[in-house]
Amino acid sequence: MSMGGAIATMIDTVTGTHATFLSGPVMTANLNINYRRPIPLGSTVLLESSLEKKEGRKTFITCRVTSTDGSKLHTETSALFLSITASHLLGG
Ligand SMILES: CCCCCCCCCCCCCC(=O)SCCNC(=O)CCNC(=O)[C@H](O)C(C)(C)COP(=O)(O)OP(=O)(O)OC[C@H]1O[C@@H](n2cnc3c(N)ncnc32)[C@H](O)[C@@H]1OP(=O)(O)O
Repeated sequence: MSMGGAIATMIDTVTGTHATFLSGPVMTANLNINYRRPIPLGSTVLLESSLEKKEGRKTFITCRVTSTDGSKLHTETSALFLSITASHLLGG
C-alpha cells in the first residue's frame, strides 16, 4: 500500500502546479485529504485537479485520486493556496 505522506506529496505537487498556473507564485496554506481506499503499490492512478474558487490571494483547489477508469475513489482533497511575493520566501 502507498504511504499517506507519499500520496499527499503527489496531490500537493499536482494541485500546487495547478494553482501556480492559475495564480502565479503560491504556497500551500492548507491541505485536507480524506483517504477513502488504499492505493496498491505499483498501481497507476488518475489525479483530477479542479479550481473551486479564487478569492483575492486565495486559490481553492479540489483534487480526486481515482483508479484510471474512475471506478475507485482513493482520496478526496481540498487545498488552499496563498499567493506570495518573493520576499515572503526570503522570510520578509
Ligand atoms: C510551469 C510552471 C511549473 C511550476 C511548478 C511549481 C510547482 C510547485 C508545486 C508545489 C507547490 C507546493 C508548495 C508548498 O508545498 S509550499 C510549502 C508548504 N507550505 C508552507 O510552508 C506554508 C507556510 N505558511 C506560510 O508561509 C504562510 O502561513 C502563508 C503564506 C500560507 C500565509 O501567510 P500570509 O502572511 O501570506 O497570509 P495571512 O496569514 O495574512 O493570511 C491571509 C489570508 O489567508 C487565510 N489563511 C492563511 N492560512 C490559512 C490556512 N492555513 N487555512 C485557512 N485560511 C488561511 C487567513 O485567514 C487570511 O484570510 P483573510 O482574513 O484575509 O480572509
